[in-house]
Amino acid sequence: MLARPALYTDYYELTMAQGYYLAGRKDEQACFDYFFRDIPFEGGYVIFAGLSNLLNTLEHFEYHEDELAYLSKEGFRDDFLEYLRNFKLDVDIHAAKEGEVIFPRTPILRVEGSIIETQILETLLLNILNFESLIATKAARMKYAAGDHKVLDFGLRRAQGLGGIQASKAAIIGGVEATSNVYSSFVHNTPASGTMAHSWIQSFDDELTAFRKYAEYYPENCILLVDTYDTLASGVPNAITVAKELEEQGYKMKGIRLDSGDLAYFSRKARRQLDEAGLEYVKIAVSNQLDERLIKSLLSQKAPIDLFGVGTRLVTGHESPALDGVYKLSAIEDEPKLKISENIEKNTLPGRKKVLRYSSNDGTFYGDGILLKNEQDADTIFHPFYPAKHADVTTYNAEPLLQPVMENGDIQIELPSPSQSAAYAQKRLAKLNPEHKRFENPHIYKVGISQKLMDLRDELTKNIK
Ligand SMILES: Nc1ncnc2c1ncn2[C@@H]1O[C@H](COP(=O)(O)OP(=O)(O)OP(=O)(O)O)[C@@H](O)[C@H]1O
Ligand SMILES: O=P(O)(O)OC[C@H]1O[C@H](OP(=O)(O)OP(=O)(O)O)[C@H](O)[C@@H]1O
Ligand SMILES: O=C(O)c1cccnc1
Repeated sequence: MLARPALYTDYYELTMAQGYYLAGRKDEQACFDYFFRDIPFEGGYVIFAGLSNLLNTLEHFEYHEDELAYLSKEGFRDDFLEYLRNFKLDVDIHAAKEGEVIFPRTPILRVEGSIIETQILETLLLNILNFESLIATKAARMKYAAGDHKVLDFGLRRAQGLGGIQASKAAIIGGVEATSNVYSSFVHNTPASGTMAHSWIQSFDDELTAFRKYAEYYPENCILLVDTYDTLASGVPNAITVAKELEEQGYKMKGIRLDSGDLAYFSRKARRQLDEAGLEYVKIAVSNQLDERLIKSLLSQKAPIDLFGVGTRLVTGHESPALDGVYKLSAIEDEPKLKISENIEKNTLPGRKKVLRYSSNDGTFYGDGILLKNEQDADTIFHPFYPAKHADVTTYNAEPLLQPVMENGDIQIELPSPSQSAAYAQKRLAKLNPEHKRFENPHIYKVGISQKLMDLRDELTKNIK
């Protein structure tokens, strides 16, 4: 969590905030929605992450004297700065649970409060939710490809600066079992894990001595990196020697790691050598620029791999560097607000809204409905832009997706730990049909709007035009 988040924002949030103040509008009530439009990685879903971080950060949101002095230097007015000096966020937030499986256009978080406070937290909110959700989604894809095999995060060294701290936590929410990132493990209380680097082996005169020393200090947690010199002629045979020595001392070596070459070929050969030595229990870990597609490919090649270490492509959200989540004004006081775009798909949905998730009796997700907040339920949901496409939802069970998480600036829920959010994400993903989870051309999940919301939007659009 950022200790002093108030200036972690874009300049225009502050100029607008001062503008509302000067216009005498500071107590006007506003409502903003958070949602995204495009699913990253050409995927079929996103995992919602960052909520705990956001709520914690907002609860400690205040302006310090040195920050006010900086704003004064930047030309902000004394009366506005005096207002900020006593500023405390007093907002109400409704949101989906951290770990929820979410889809484009669904407003999965709603902020209500004064126009100044709802505006001023835009950038901070987007920064946290967009990044953590992106990485949680990437991790979920990797875990989906790996199935029952474990995935470890090795990404910190190639992460985008300090973003690595959040990335490793979000990766846990998405389904990665542990991280090599000690700082993230410390601050987020997530499992830490790891093997050894080539430098350990290079630093000794020979590989066997390097393995023996490591095993001596870490007999219960020994994964030996076998590809420094010659994987099959030296690395694996030396690892077998050390595993046998550990057996004599009553220990079971955990595994070996392969970090180069054809990982299917080497894992098969290594497995055979280990098995022939009676070391069926020794696991095989692999790493080297892996992602969900390579994990899937290796498993479909029947590579006998137990554990995947993934770094760069996980923590950088490889191939989709950002989630395009946005924060859009939907009401001022009781007046619904709309934004019209040249691109019809960018028109926003007006008014205070709620989200219902429709599921079959067996629990499988069918689609999401976006309704006006005061509507009870809807019989039909309409495609937001092509209303000829609609679906009858009367036979499905409707579950409200948003819950109150902050009231008058105070957190209303017990914040889930990353592992609790991870368990929730897996539970929810299990209810999502496989066709939405496949990597190639995933089936598009239904997200529709109610008749009343559509009428309101169309009416407002007509009036504006
Ligand atoms: N059987 C396989 N099927 C598909 N991809 C694989 C397979 N084995 C390895 N890969 C992937 O192919 C890439 C290998 O790249 P490259 O040949 O440059 O690495 P390398 O053999 O490890 O070389 P270096 O010694 O420079 O690390 C990695 O991303 C690796 O994960
Ligand atoms: O490939 P990634 O998915 O990013 O996974 C992390 C990589 O980082 C390490 O290599 P590095 O060369 O930094 O250090 P090493 O000497 O320990 O191999 C490790 O061996 C992996 O190959
Ligand atoms: O523990 C490991 O094996 C590890 C950690 C960071 C990067 N690569 C590998």
